[in-house]
Amino acid sequence: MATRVRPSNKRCAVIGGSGFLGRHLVETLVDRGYSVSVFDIRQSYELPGLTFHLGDLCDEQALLPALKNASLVFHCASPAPASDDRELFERVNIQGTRTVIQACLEAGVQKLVLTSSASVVFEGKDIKNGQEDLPYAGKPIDYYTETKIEQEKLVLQACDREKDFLTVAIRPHGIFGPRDPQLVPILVDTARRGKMKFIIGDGTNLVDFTFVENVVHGHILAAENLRPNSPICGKPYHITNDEPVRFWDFMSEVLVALGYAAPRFHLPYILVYGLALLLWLLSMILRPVLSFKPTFTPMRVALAGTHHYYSCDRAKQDLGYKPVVSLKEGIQRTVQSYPHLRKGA
Ligand SMILES: NC(=O)c1ccc[n+]([C@@H]2O[C@H](COP(=O)([O-])OP(=O)(O)OC[C@H]3O[C@@H](n4cnc5c(N)ncnc54)[C@H](O)[C@@H]3O)[C@@H](O)[C@H]2O)c1
Ligand SMILES: CC(C)=CCC[C@@H](C)[C@H]1CC[C@H]2C3=C(CC[C@]12C)[C@@]1(C)CC[C@H](O)[C@@H](C(=O)O)[C@@H]1CC3
Repeated sequence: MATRVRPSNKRCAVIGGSGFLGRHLVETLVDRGYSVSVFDIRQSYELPGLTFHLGDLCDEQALLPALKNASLVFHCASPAPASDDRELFERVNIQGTRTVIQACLEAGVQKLVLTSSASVVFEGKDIKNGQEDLPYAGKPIDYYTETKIEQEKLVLQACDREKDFLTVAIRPHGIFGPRDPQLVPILVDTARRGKMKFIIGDGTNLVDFTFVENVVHGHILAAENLRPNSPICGKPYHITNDEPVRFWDFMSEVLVALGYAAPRFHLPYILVYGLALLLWLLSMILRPVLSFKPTFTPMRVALAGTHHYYSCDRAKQDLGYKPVVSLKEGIQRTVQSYPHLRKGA
């Protein structure tokens, strides 16, 4: 009779390990002596000793070899929010997450750490020092958020001590850092097209931007604290830099450091939001004949013009979390990592 090998607790798999956050997570895990296998639809780099498994997470048979002998799985794969493709989000974030849970149970994985998002409670209205007990957004601002909510519920509800399967969700917000494909590149592209002259609203709205290494730190703490008797089982945790900053100060600091002018002229929030909504509706109606992607989507305008910052007190208390890189240092390291995005480069 075959005996079931107990997976080593230093052996883990990272689903989405080729992505921005995933790769930072993989690199830190390897540094800390974990043996890591990466699962993704693409391979974006190589590291000695790292095994890559290429496949779609919606395919359980493709996933199983990557989870073999792993006691811990990080799930940080998702289609990019900018794709705004409802069918894709539902397939990957909802159906695919069901498949991930199923594959974990089949492979004997004991812990699953999901990368969720603080946006699961954001409806486009101010959130100041939001705690984890805020209700999920009743009217999510886009399909990405809508499916992140369902994904988080699936993972947290799957937590089952009897089955020796423990889950936890990390909710980061506004991740930035070297190799980020989203925040700084979109910002610079907007500036290069001369569209970063305006401040939406009065410019005093506070938000969280979180340096990627702090997000990685939060994930690893969650994994290492996930035990049958721990209070973190089946719960979500905000992970932030714990330094809310004015949205427009953060944008200006990054732009100026890269040689671009900071936005100066104010536009009323409600006007820009209304225009963004109109443009988005137009792009939907014209989709069959004309494809265009507005820069200022209703989601981006809402994020740029409202307060949205979150308390990470629960993570401090239950996980012993404390940011390891300050906002100032994070911005410096990020800007230095993008020489090709400097003005004139
Ligand atoms: N970037 C942020 O500001 C932010 C903030 C909060 C939460 N998150 C969450 O963090 C996670 C990582 O985000 P990121 O910014 O690193 O994104 P990313 O796009 O850089 O990485 C996502 C990875 O998932 C992979 N992937 C997508 N669909 C897949 C599929 N069907 N099968 C296998 N792999 C697939 C992609 O190839 C990519 O490598 C996501 O779950 C995202 O929702 C991101
Ligand atoms: C106004 C404008 C065009 C600014 C350019 C920067 C934005 C592209 C950028 C500012 C805030 C960012 C953000 C996300 C995407 C990029 C921004 C809109 C997320 C929506 C990405 C997905 C995450 O889950 C969200 C989160 O909860 O952290 C991000 C929120 C901030």
